[in-house]
Amino acid sequence: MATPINNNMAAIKRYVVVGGGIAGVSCAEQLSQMDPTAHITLVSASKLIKSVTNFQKVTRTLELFDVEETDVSHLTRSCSNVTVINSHMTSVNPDQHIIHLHNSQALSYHKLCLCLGARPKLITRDHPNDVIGIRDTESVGTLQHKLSSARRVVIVGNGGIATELVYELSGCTVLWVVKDSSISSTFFDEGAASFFLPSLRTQGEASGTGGSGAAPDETVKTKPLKRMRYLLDPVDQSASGEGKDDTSGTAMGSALGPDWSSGIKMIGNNKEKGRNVHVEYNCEVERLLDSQEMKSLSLTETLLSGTENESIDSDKTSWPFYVKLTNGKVYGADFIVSATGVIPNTDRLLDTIDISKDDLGLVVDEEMRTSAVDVYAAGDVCTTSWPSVPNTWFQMRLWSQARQMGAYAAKCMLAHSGGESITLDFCFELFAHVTTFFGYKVVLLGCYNAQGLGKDYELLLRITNGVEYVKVILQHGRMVGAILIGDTDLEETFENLILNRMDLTRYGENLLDPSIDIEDYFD
Ligand SMILES: Cc1cc2nc3c(=O)[nH]c(=O)nc-3n(C[C@H](O)[C@H](O)[C@H](O)COP(=O)(O)OP(=O)(O)OC[C@H]3O[C@@H](n4cnc5c(N)ncnc54)[C@H](O)[C@@H]3O)c2cc1C
Ligand SMILES: NC(=O)C1=CN([C@@H]2O[C@H](COP(=O)(O)OP(=O)(O)OC[C@H]3O[C@@H](n4cnc5c(N)ncnc54)[C@H](O)[C@@H]3O)[C@@H](O)[C@H]2O)C=CC1
Repeated sequence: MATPINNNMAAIKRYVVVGGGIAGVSCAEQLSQMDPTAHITLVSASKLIKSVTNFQKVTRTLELFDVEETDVSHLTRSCSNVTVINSHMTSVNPDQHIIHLHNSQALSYHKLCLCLGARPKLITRDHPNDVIGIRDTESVGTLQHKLSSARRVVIVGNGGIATELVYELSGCTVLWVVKDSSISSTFFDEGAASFFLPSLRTQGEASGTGGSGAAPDETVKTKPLKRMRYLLDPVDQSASGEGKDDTSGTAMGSALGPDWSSGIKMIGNNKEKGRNVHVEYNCEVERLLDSQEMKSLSLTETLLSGTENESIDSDKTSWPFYVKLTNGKVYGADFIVSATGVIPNTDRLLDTIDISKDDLGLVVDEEMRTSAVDVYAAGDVCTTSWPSVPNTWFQMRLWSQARQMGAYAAKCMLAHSGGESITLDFCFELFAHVTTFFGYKVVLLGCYNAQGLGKDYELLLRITNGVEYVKVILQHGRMVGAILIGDTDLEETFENLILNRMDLTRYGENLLDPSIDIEDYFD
């Protein structure tokens, strides 16, 4: 029988936020700032929570900040009306306005915000020792431990985590398995991807088969960028294991974020070896084989020894297991990192709240409301359902969006408590992301890859190998998206041009002429 722990609070507005990641913490902080009299409870399955420090606006929509992983006292000191319960929510009863916690406690709410995050969507859960995902501090500890004795690591996936890992790993051979014909396809088309290929080879050899983007011959030394600081507490099994759901594995710690890999050693068993990446394009992992299965197959393994391919017959090395790719090749490996996207942590809510059929997130409207009355959601757990007009914002499961959604959900909860509605926050007008890939600053604005534009667009390009890559997407003479790689200093001007929807037809290619100071041009 559940024990309600706050029935005497009926008169006070009680806001409950579940999840100690950036969405949950931003939501609790915003509620506290806007209503210092409110009673706010943050339920966090992990003892460590995220906090944002040194926040700075780069432009109207681009944000830079440091992220720290701290204990809960950091939040309760700065927000005196926030109480933190270190527990695991087991279910929600929207009819009774109650959530149930681990060990049979129940907590009532007037308004609830679910910020449960997501977990890695692994290529298989059948081989937990061989196939790992990266999400939280604990999973990075596992990666480091496995790496220390690894000769060869397979990285599957072509998005953010894979792109960061292939650049950071050294001391072993990395086999990068991508579904596409170019690298980092979540963020870049083939042109932009080929700008990065020399960086992949900077510290060692990189080879590739099956891709369309041939690596340029020159090896360019990349200019290291001032990186954002990200502080990780030392891996604490007891902290990140708190509240772990053994049956579904849904409750990991909070997700890592900007610059998570900086300062973390990711070195394989050969400390002398630099970066050594081999890319297999246009394929996926078909199956994993153990050494017995391998022996019984008359397959050919491609060895990653320099640029030569040798047959398995001459390979006397034995591996813990082998991966068979859909292109027929088989490689031995020590372990696999499955960097293949995320699944929102909605398993326990399937019966009570509407879930997106596409990505299993909690569907939210433009005031962050789910289908259940007084239940809101923010961050990686949610799927936005509002139409984006003009069509230059879209959801991506990113730190910046989790922070913005958490804070905006708080504003919506307070407005609705007062019987008011609220207009969609400005930050959802333009997709804007700043990050670092291969040592370069990367700014993505609007429909940076011409998403949703069909064939009805034009591209302008400016490329200086090893220095910068600028791509602008124009539709009917108006800028609708841009990719800025390197220190281009164009982000503010381009953001304004996209937001203002100015007709740029008469400027033609001069828009990207490096001899023209574009900011003056539009003053
Ligand atoms: C390796 C890595 C690198 C990344 N790098 C970047 C980057 O450079 N830039 C960027 O913008 N984004 C990056 N991201 C994405 C970004 O970190 C996430 O989008 C963001 O952190 C999501 O925040 P969240 O609060 O929604 O979810 P989470 O951080 O996952 O937090 C969810 C919280 O809910 C808790 N929880 C879950 N279920 C329950 C329950 N039943 N009861 C109680 N608590 C529960 C969890 O323990 C966790 O504390 C990265 C992600 C990863 C994994
Ligand atoms: N710098 C940044 O902005 C970073 C952002 N992140 C975020 O963290 C989250 C997790 O990152 P990722 O796991 O990299 O997700 P992702 O969504 O960025 O990329 C997933 C990739 O895996 C591929 N994929 C999916 N299923 C596959 C399969 N079965 N076989 C082969 N490939 C498959 C997809 O095509 C896609 O390229 C994302 O939300 C991402 O945006 C992560 C790291 C860095």
